[in-house]
Amino acid sequence: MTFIQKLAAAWQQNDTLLCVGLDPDSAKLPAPLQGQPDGIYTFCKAIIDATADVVCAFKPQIAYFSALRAEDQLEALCVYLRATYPQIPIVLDAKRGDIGATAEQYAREAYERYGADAVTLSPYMGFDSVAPYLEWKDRGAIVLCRTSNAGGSDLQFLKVDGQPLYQHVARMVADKWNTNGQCALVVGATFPEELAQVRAIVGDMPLLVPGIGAQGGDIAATVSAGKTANGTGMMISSSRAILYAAPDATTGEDFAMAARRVALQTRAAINQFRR
Ligand SMILES: O=c1ccn([C@@H]2O[C@H](COP(=O)(O)O)[C@@H](O)[C@H]2O)c(=O)[nH]1
Repeated sequence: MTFIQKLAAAWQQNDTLLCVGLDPDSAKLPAPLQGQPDGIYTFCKAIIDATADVVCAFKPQIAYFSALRAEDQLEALCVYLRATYPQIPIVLDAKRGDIGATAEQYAREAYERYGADAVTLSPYMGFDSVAPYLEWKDRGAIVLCRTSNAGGSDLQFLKVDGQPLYQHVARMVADKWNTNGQCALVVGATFPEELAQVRAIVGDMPLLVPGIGAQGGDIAATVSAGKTANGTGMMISSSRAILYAAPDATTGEDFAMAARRVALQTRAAINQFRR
């Protein structure tokens, strides 16, 4: 099954567009897990088990693991995810971008080492920096288009031939790079107008949409702007608002159940505007 097929099946099976981001911050882990050699794994596994029936994807952000020298725990989590929830795609948020020879190694890291179904990529170095990922025909390549941060406008809004750069990226990925139907784009929930513009350009291409929750993106505006005709088409991602939903996560008080509660609420809020 390809990444896109797996994603489409997860949208249906769990009736959801919600993606839970796995961004384990050592300072915010429940007190009993802080300083434990496998604390990050234990925390993320509990979040995964509590939300797996509510999500269409899990999105580990690699920096939160590598900064803590915890790549081994990310590897173990990916093994656990593939064995226990093989129907849920793993989106490795790594935002890679480099020359082809190096990109080949990054692709192996994402798809072979971590067994990710898809990886996030920067388009800045052009097609030959993305091509090595596209060689992995059953995997996804999710290209940054209109990111959720305010500073994304510095470059993404620059006018090129009268159009903002992010629209050129959307058109280039849809028309030229997506020959095997394995591409997706990142568009922030913090910019619903641009989300609607991108949706108009790329048809039904899946969009990874971070920016709800801690970044304050509006769910109604996001879903209305980004949904496809059949009410799918997005992985709407939330990390901190779900991971640290417990009133005081450092107490260790039922953090996984709090995460489930907020994930269920977020799925319901999204689903209200899908149909
Ligand atoms: O444009 C982008 C691209 C990626 N991200 C990543 O998504 C999550 C957001 O976390 P929250 O806690 O839900 O704000 C994080 O891993 C970012 O690196 C993004 O925010 N915006």
